[in-house]
Amino acid sequence: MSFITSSKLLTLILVLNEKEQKILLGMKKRGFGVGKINGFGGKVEAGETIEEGARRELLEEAEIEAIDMTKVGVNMFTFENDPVGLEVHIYVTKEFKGTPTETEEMKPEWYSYSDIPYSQMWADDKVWIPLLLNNTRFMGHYHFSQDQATVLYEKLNVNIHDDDLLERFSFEQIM
Ligand SMILES: COc1nc(N)nc2c1ncn2[C@H]1C[C@H](O)[C@@H](COP(=O)(O)OP(=O)(O)OP(=O)(O)O)O1
Repeated sequence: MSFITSSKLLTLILVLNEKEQKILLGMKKRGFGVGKINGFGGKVEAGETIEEGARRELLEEAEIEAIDMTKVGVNMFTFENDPVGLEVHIYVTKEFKGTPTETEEMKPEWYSYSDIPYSQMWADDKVWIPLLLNNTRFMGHYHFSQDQATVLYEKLNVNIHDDDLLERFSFEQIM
């Protein structure tokens, strides 16, 4: 089965307050995924590493500066009748400087781990966010229907070793 011919490189950052068992999410105010609640992130720009891109997006979208940043997973998102996939590298931040602030792109809000608003999020999130909260490393592929709501196909690998969280998702992994 062939899904895509190329992919864009993006990041997604989940900020956790482990002591209070809370996760910082934001309502996306514009662009792709508008109206959905998600972590913070976006496209990696030319000349920056994936982690630098993640740090920049967190600052731009929530006005906070990550102190720690740990890569916990990589997801490939593909869409029916779209040859371009989204390769999203996922990070967790537990310490940061600044106060989460609403920006032009995102409206941040803390949610209890037990009250994550999955019904207002992308359909894949309910699969891998619990893994992330459980410190489990993962690599997944989710193929969405054109309505961007239904997952037509999914493949998930868990307990990925840190060294094996590849810098780039290998195309062979989704073919
Ligand atoms: C399809 O499933 C997805 N699920 C989740 N949880 N997150 C996703 C999915 N698809 C994309 N994303 C994430 C990846 C990025 O963090 C954002 C999209 O970023 P965007 O396209 O808005 O990138 P920017 O560089 O911020 O865009 P601007 O050009 O508007 O600045 O969603």
